[in-house]
Amino acid sequence: NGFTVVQTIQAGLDVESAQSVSRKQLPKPATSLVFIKTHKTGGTTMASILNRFGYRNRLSFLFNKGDKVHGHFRLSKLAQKKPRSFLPPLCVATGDYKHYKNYSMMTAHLRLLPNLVQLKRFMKSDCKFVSILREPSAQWESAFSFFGAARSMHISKDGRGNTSVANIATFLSNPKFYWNTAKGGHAKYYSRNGQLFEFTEDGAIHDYEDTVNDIIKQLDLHLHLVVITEYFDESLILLKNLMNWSFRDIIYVKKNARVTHSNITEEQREKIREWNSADILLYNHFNRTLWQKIADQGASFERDLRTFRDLMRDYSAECGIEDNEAARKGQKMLRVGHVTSNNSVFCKRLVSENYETTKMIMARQRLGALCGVKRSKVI
Ligand SMILES: Nc1ncnc2c1ncn2[C@@H]1O[C@H](COP(=O)(O)OS(=O)(=O)O)[C@@H](OP(=O)(O)O)[C@H]1O
Repeated sequence: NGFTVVQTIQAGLDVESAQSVSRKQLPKPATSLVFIKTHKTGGTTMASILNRFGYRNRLSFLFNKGDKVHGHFRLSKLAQKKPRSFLPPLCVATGDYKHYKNYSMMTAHLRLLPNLVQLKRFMKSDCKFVSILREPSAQWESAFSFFGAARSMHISKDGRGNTSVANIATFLSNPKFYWNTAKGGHAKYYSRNGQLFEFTEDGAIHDYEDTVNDIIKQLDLHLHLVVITEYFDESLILLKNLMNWSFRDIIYVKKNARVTHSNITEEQREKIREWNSADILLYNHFNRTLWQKIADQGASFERDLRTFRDLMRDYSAECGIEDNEAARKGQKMLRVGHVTSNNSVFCKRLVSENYETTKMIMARQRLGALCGVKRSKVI
């Protein structure tokens, strides 16, 4: 349309600044959010958006101090953790446990229902609860490969990241049998209804329909937004509006995508869906509620989505983002990384891996009460 990249980004920013004029009457951007990160759903892409926002706005994160790279809590329960397992909020001295509260963000792996009470105790009171779900056959295939389920079920010696469709065919010939041979761990938890598992009170793998529907009802009460991976951009517009954030805040680069996937047939996909019937109920429910929320937005929604996608394209060009089939150190599976030809802080943060942002957030909170001291004196 004759616009240069800079002009279109400027146009996008104009939309934002037009918004910020009317924003004077709107509430300030919300800064308090719990993101229940689920596995193999696009959770890392979501966490990278939220962590970037939190880092830029100097927010305090509830992270598990014991996991120095990611801060995940995984299966542990907050009720069994003492505050000394967390990093202090910004500007609170390490060890001043009675002030380990009013955290703004939580973006790590943590199961929701067993931790609701404690989350409410440690997080700010106006905190929004968000999570993410992916079409179950796609999420299952990603998890089966990533966690090396074939090896743990003695199907083959193939380890983590293997995408052999023969392993999946063997598994699907008798799912219950193979699943029961796995002792435990992620390979087991995430190869049957692994998405529901992220939320349940007792950590059991449920598939009785009434029980699943009860759990869904509870989740519906507590979750303000469930992102649907297949409608990631649409979901982000809802997030932006829920939090009163800007378009720029939700710009993202897709993280953790594998270079190769198992080439499963439609018939196999159907079997995977049958095997993951609880996840299907969960996904269908929140896919429906996503579209209800979109309908509630009215005509502005489509306009917002177009603006956002234009901006995404423009930032990608402006940052000179390129795919880079990077084999990560110590990991056998090939995943797509990204590089930028532009040295701006924004572009660099956009392409950086989520754990790098997490590391910066954690390093800042480790300063404890030293937060008031000028950076140059501390570092
Ligand atoms: N925005 C967006 N849209 C669609 N799909 C996306 C997106 N972001 C990540 N992905 C896909 O999600 C898979 C990685 O999920 P996670 O980041 O949750 O994995 S992890 O649990 O943190 O290891 C991984 O799936 P597979 O490639 O099938 O393994 C990614 O490709």
